[in-house]
Amino acid sequence: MAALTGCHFPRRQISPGNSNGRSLTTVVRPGVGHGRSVVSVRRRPVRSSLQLDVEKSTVPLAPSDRSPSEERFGFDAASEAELKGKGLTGLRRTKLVCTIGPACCSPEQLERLAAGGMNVARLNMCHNSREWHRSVIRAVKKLNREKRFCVSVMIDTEGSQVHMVDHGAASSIKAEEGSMWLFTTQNFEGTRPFTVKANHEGFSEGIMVGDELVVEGGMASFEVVERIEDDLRCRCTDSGLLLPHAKLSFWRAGKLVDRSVGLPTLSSKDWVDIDFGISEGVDFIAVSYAKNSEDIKALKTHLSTRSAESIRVLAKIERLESLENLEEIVEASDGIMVARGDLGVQIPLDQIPAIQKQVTSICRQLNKPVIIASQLLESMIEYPTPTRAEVADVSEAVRQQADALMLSGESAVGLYAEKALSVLSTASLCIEAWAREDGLRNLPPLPRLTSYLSDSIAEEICNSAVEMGNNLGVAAIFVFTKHGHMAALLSRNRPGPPIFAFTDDANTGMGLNLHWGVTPIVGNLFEDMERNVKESIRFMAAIAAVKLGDVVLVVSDLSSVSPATSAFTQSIQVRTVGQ
Ligand SMILES: Nc1ncnc2c1ncn2[C@@H]1O[C@H](COP(=O)(O)OP(=O)(O)OP(=O)(O)O)[C@@H](O)[C@H]1O
Ligand SMILES: CC(=O)C(=O)O
Repeated sequence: MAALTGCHFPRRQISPGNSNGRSLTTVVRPGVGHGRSVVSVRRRPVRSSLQLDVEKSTVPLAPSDRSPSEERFGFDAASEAELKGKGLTGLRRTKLVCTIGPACCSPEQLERLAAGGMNVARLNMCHNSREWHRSVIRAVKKLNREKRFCVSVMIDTEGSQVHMVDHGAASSIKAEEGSMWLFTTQNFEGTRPFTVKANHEGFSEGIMVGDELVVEGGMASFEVVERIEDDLRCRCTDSGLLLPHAKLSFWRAGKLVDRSVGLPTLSSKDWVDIDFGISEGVDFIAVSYAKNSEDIKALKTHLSTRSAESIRVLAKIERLESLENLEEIVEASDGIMVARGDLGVQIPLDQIPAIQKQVTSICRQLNKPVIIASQLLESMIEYPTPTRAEVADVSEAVRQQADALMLSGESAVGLYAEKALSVLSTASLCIEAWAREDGLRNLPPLPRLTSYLSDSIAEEICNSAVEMGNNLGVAAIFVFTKHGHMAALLSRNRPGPPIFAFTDDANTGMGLNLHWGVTPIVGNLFEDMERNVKESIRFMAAIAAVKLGDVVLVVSDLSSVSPATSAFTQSIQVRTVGQ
């Protein structure tokens, strides 16, 4: 095998074996072209082949004779600023999701969040009107179009939950210990003191005197002292704040009384919201209270008939049943949200860290992005700095290499939305740098994802590419991808170098926004792979993302159909940025 030239890193023998120690059958044949060694892998006469090119020659930086590369690709303005500020190693790998609410919904506030690194804007359909959601979605899309941001949009379904719709005040109100409150579904004009209106007619069904009513997983607690038809008179036993839309749960003898039995995961309102999301071109739909894979499959079937674009379905893990059916839910969905807020309503809080770790690990094994959500920086709703414990919690999620972190109330209603985002960003960068130094080689082995030959070739290429990239210390990994599959497979290996995913499909780019370490770059791609490689390197050099002498690993799953063989080639190449 030819040695690499012009590379300033320890030279190692490049082997097509993957990180799990499995290796493909290899045939080394004489180099083709100028100074290349090619390791090709052939199995049966299938239409796929793997090509490993280690190229001595450099990619010249002279401008191409066509239109400038810079105009060919759309690079996210926020990532570009990050790159300019800190270089490739300073590019954040952990993705950031912000819940949009009244505190951050103006075009100016959205722009500041986008500039601060928001990768995905989340809209919780529990709150506010569809008109309001529409205006936010359109404002985000306008920012993407006009200011070169690449912020995806997620809607989050309300789901069948019992929550307050009115609690006798405009915003929050404190329930004092010993005070008596009426929980009702009666319709009345305006608000009444010490009266909480619940959203669901049957909210008190089966509830008995002596049961405990818990608000928002423990913000405040009440004891049911009397039933008056369907209403409940309750005494506050644990004082606390009642917030708009706070969730209500009932407990008997230390066990949750499940109020969602018999209710569908997606309510009729959710289906209307979903169709609204389709018509507004959202990128992700998060399904609240997913019970099993059927919930996810039903929505995917609906989307496949209603939307030409691919809208990714995320399952929220926030109820006991979702934990019981965890693997099938992860398999069926395009990603997962560990919704620690509602999870904490149903299971003891001390179990949440272990569940977060388990869900994160399963998602990585099954190659699905995972978002860690709720209360990451809760105190920043009111204060300009987080608590030490909050920073430790964020750092632990980054150390677990979750794909994304999410702000909830901190951005939606908090006083310091942009600061909270900046805390997430800084903490992520800090732990990622530490993990690269310290923990990179201690990742647990990944199981094989598939037994289908064509898919396992892609998987083997990506596993090998990451191992090569790490060992060679390349500056970056470039992947050319149509549907994002190979970019996701590379990300699953959590490589040291950043991944730049070049695609000509804007929808693929938006979907990749949730994948750890992947920066999507949308633009025109050519039939000719060599031309794509050269143009991409020139483009990245033009924006100073790579510099002279940098070595990049190039991976492709584009179907470059050779007229002679009709072969479908997937490849890994090592290229040097040249004069
Ligand atoms: N669009 C909005 N309009 C008004 N308030 C909002 C909006 N989105 C969020 N909020 C406020 O921000 C808080 C946090 O929002 P978030 O959606 O993360 O929490 P949540 O309502 O508990 O979520 P979920 O219902 O999915 O568990 C909410 O309690 C609500 O007060
Ligand atoms: C985000 C969310 O829905 C939760 O944590 O419950």
